[in-house]
Amino acid sequence: MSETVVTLEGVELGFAGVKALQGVDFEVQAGELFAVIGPNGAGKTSIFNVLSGVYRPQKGRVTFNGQDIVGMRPHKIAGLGMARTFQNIELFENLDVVDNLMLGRHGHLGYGWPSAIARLGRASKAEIRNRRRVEEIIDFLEIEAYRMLPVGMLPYGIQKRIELGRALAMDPELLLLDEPVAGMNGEETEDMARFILDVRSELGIAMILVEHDMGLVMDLADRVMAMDFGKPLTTGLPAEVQDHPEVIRAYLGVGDEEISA
Ligand SMILES: Nc1ncnc2c1ncn2[C@@H]1O[C@H](COP(=O)(O)OP(=O)(O)OP(=O)(O)O)[C@@H](O)[C@H]1O
Repeated sequence: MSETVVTLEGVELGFAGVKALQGVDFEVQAGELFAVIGPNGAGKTSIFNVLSGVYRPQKGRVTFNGQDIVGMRPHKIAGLGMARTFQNIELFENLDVVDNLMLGRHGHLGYGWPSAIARLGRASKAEIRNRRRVEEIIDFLEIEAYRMLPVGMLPYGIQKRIELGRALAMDPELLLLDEPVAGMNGEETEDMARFILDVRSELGIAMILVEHDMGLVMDLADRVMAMDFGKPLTTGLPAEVQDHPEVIRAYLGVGDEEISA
C-alpha cells in the first residue's frame, strides 16, 4: 500500500464574503503527481497557500506526513519537507545559480536566511556537503553552463528551472509547482515537462501541480482534481476528469442541456 504524504479534509477558507475554498478533500500519495485544475479564481493558489501555511483555513484538517500543520508558520512547514515554486519567479537576481541553490539548503545549514547569505562562500563541513548536493541538482537540471552567472541575466525558461532547483535543494518530500510553464515557449515547456517527470521517476518526490496548460496536465499527472468556485468538482484519472460534464461546463460556461446534447 502506498504511503499518504498529504491530506486535506473539509478545508474551508474565506475572505470577507468570498469563499475561496469550500469542502476541499484530497490526498496525495508518496511519489504521486497530483494536478489541480480550474478556471481563474477556482481556488488553486489558495490550496497552495493553505498547504504552505500562508493562509490558515477557518475549517478542516491538513496533515503532512501524518502531522497536523494547520496554524504552523510557513518556514516550519518548509522545514518539514514541503517546497514550493511560484507563478512569478522568486530568486535573488544578483546572486549566481550556485548561491541561489545554496540558499535553498538553508534549512539544512542550521541557521536562517540572513546568516546563510552572510556565510555564502565559507567552507565548513556542512557547507561542503550542501555544495555537493547543489552540484548534483545542477547536473540533474542540466544548468552547468550557467552555474556562476547572476540569475537575473539568464533567460526566463532557465530561471524557472533554477527556481525548481532551489526547491529541490531543500530535499523536499512534497513539491508544490505553481504554473511551472506559464509564459514559456514550446521548447522551454517541453524541457520543463521532462524535468518534472525526472523529479518523479528519479527522485520519487510527490508533487502537486497547478497549471493552466491542459495538455501538460493531461500528459504528466497521475490524478487530477478539477475545481470551480472553491469547490472540487471531480477527482480522477486525467482522461476521466477531462471528459467530465461538470468540468466541461466549468471551462466552457455552458449549461447541462448543451453538454448532454
Ligand atoms: N488574499 C485574498 N483576499 C481576498 N480574496 C482572495 C485572496 N486570495 C484569494 N482570494 C479570492 O479567492 C478566490 C480563489 O482565488 P485563487 O487565487 O485561489 O484562485 P486560482 O484558482 O488560483 O486563480 P488563478 O487561476 O487566476 O490563479 C478568488 O475569488 C480570489 O479573488
